[in-house]
Amino acid sequence: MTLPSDPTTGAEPTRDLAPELTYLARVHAARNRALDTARLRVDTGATVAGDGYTAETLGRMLRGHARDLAGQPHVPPYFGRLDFLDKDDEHPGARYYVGRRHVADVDGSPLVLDWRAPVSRRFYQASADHPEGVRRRRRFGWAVRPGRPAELTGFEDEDLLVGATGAGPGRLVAEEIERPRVGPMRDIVATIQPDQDRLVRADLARSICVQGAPGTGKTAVGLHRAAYLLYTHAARLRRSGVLVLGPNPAFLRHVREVLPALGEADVTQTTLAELLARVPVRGHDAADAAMVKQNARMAEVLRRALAERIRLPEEPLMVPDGSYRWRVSVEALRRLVVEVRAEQPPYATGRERLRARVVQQVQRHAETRDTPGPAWVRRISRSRPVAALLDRVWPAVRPEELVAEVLGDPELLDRVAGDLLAPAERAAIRWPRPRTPRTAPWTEADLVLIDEAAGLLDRPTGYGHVVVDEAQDLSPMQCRAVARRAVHASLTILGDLAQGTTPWAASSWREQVAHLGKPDAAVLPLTAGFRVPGPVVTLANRLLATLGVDVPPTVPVRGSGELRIHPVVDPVAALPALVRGALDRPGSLAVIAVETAVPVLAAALQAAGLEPTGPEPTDGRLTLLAAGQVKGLEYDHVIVVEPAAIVAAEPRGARRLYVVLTRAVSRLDVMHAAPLPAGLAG
Ligand SMILES: Nc1ncnc2c1ncn2[C@@H]1O[C@H](COP(=O)(O)OP(=O)(O)OP(=O)(O)O)[C@@H](O)[C@H]1O
Repeated sequence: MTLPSDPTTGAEPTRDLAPELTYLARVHAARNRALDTARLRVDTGATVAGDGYTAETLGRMLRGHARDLAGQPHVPPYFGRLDFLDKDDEHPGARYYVGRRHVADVDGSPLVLDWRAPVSRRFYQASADHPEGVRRRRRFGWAVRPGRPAELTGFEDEDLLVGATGAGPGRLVAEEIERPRVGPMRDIVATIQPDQDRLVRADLARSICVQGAPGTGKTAVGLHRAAYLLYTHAARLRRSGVLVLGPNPAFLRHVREVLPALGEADVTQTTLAELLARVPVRGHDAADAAMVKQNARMAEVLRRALAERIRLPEEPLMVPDGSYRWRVSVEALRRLVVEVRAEQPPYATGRERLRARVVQQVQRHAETRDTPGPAWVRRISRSRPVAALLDRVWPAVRPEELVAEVLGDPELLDRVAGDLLAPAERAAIRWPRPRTPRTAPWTEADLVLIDEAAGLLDRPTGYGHVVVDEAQDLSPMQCRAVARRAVHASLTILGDLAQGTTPWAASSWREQVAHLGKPDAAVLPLTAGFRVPGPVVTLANRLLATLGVDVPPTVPVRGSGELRIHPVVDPVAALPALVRGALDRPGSLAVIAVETAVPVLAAALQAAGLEPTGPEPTDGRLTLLAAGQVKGLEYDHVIVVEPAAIVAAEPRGARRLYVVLTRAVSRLDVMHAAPLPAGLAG
């Protein structure tokens, strides 16, 4: 069996391999030495550390390092080599090996450079037109088998002085791209293409938005960018963290091994729903209610509802202090409230700021008698009259309380949303009766409202960088939730307007990047499709013309691939035979149909002795999925059952079908009894 890990599996041994095998032995020896040292450090680390906490932290770090070095022996230690010109200014005559991790020799000199190191950029960017000092680029081929060290089988050279060795990407890259898919997504470090590399290495200060046709490597680029940024800005980003947001748990399972394979296990990879889950979701919104809740006007509704809570004081403050009683006049208190409100701090900060200023006023009186110290300030701050004043004029509130109030109190809603939401919109989101936050039937959309409320109360902890995938599907309110976590950070925004299927899907990136808080983000296209083979791209591009979005079509990189259209009388009856034939060939196989047809198709397959699995990852090669479950995923062979039903099932059904058709890596079968949808027919 071959393992997904590097280009080529059984490349012919290349002449001149002997010196390369000698070098490989040196690299292995250095890796083993580093591993021995790391293990020794794990053993001694705990005893040299001063205290328990340091010992534990150190131990964890050292163990992580040792684990990382031990890594997976089947992963090739490098995939490329750069030979520089003798006359290059920076690296005259140098030769560098490029791999997933840095490997150093006994004297500390590098044997393998990390693919993220500055000089490694030329491995991806140097070309015959712009050699950048590189004389020759060598790509290595490896045979990869589980549990055994990767075996070097050959290499392929590009002499950049005389032009590439051949047309196109070269045999090893082509083989990697054409490889059948099994299992979860893997890294692409060995074959990142120049336009992808430019995105991966874009400056940390820049937010970028990648509009990429299906299979152009958006997700791959986003994950490699996260790894690149963590390496290049380690001090900053390891502290603040990097967040990767994906559309659903199946997608996260599909991509979750990429970053650890690149040595980056500490990235938070989650869905937005998961990130915002402060309360359990028990309810479900009707379509019209969800539409209102996901609209940006709700941000203003909540802001106003919160602002209403701040009241001007109506009586003076009397604070007993031993044998004294200090008084702050109502006018002075009002001035303080107005002053703090005008400063527009987050609500919870405002409450504390008001408390401090009120205490300052009291202190001014007290100073006529004595010089109050910090203990006095603490006592007065917590005194009952001061607390009561705050509760009256700037009451504490939890985010879910605020949202429950807005949805559960029709008068409040009319007051704060009267000019923002039409009567029908207000009616759509109003609860039939008031609820407490604990009993409320919270919905997914409510999580976004609660997060907005939380953002009004306090600034959420942000990340150092956020990668957000399938960003075309985010609502304005969801975008704001992402933006709040990247106020002082940049974003990598990935998506495809043509694959937007939510009711609030974006139709323009300009608007979407503004909702995401990065109005100046550059929108950059990726069009070279690495997943979908030529004949399937031609079909999908025909459908693209009917989707009502203005995006560049996919330009297929993969030539080979099969597309077959099967008009049948009864797809349910015809499916098992087609599946059985498909299973004779290698790679993963997915049957994709409209959700309502899934149970009957599952029964038909089972009756024929075929056991499809659902979206959960298993060892099984056959998966049966509803059209709504496949975004971001890919399968070697896809069988689409009754495309017209997929289109008819939802308002953006044609875009859903576009997503479905573009999941296929090698083969696509389209099975239909009903006429094919517009765009596919003809
Ligand atoms: N440079 C590359 N070399 C080899 N394979 C690549 C390269 N770029 C992308 N791929 C492969 O192409 C496939 C599609 O990549 P990816 O899922 O990142 O695309 P995407 O643009 O996010 O697709 P979608 O819009 O459908 O979600 C993956 O299998 C990925 O590994």
